[in-house]
Amino acid sequence: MMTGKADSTTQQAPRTLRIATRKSALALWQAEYVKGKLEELHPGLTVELVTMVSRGDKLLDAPLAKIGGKGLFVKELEHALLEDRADIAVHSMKDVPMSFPEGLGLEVICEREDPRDAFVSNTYASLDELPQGAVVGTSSLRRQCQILEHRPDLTINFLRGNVNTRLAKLDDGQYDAIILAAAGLIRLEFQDRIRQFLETDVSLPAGGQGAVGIECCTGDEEIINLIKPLHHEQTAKCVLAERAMNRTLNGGCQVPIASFAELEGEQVHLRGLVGQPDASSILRTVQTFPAEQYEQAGIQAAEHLLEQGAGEILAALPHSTATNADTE
Ligand SMILES: NCc1[nH]cc(CCC(=O)O)c1CC(=O)O
Repeated sequence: MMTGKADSTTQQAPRTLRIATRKSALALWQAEYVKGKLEELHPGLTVELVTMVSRGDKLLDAPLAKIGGKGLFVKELEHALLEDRADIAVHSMKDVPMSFPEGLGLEVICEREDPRDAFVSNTYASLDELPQGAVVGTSSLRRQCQILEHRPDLTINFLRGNVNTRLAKLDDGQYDAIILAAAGLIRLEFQDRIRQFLETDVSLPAGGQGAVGIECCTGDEEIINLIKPLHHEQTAKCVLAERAMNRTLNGGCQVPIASFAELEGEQVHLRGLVGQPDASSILRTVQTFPAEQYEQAGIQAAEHLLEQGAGEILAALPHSTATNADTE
């Protein structure tokens, strides 16, 4: 199998490309999606999945405080790249930490699926139809804060696990409704479980939500050339603006931060939010920049939030280094 450095004596593309992926249904779907696209683009190329159980997966039911460590879901895949057990790693962009180990980078961001949050319930058709005091499941402080702003009477209960587990807990009768990313539900063909798409002015999505990214060795041009056609420039500009905001806020952590960018003609339009988990205070920003200045839009959004006191809100939260992957 030829991977890593190109063999200078031949000009042939590698015949096998290995994708590192977690074993959750959503991770496998995303890896299969990339595999399918690559095989379609490069006839003769064989793509293999290298599956691994991350420490985050093993600890899915443990309280967050006990988990610690940044990007548990991503780390195991990065080890596989660094140890040449895989050529690329496929991630949900929402779960990708802000920095990469030396020698690795995010080379491709694929076209985004529906970025919105989804309301899922076996009884109620929408957030507004929930009765007083109903119980909503989510462990995302971002979702909690926005839901409580809209409906202060609701009770938010802890809900973790992968998409299938969360749906099973809903079906168990533990919640009146749960909130999940529409993208994951659509990909796993649970679209018919979505009772309501929460518009972005009700629930602003997390940075990167709905987009898949590909990480690999930054010097591996052979692999980069193979995967580059999957890059979607419009999605990338938006997701990189969102990530620039989060990075400037130092908010890859378990914090109520939302960031969502859209392209409008030649401009990037970025909305950001930082809130108290109980919705007692919610800060917002809207930035419009020329599309090429997506990074600047993100930095400016963060600075505007910091001017309004975002730093104090974030500093007051219980310290945790968990990323979105653990809680969203
Ligand atoms: N951390 C879990 C996670 N990571 C990405 C998605 C959804 C798919 C996506 O945003 O691409 C989910 C589940 C969810 O939020 O419901």
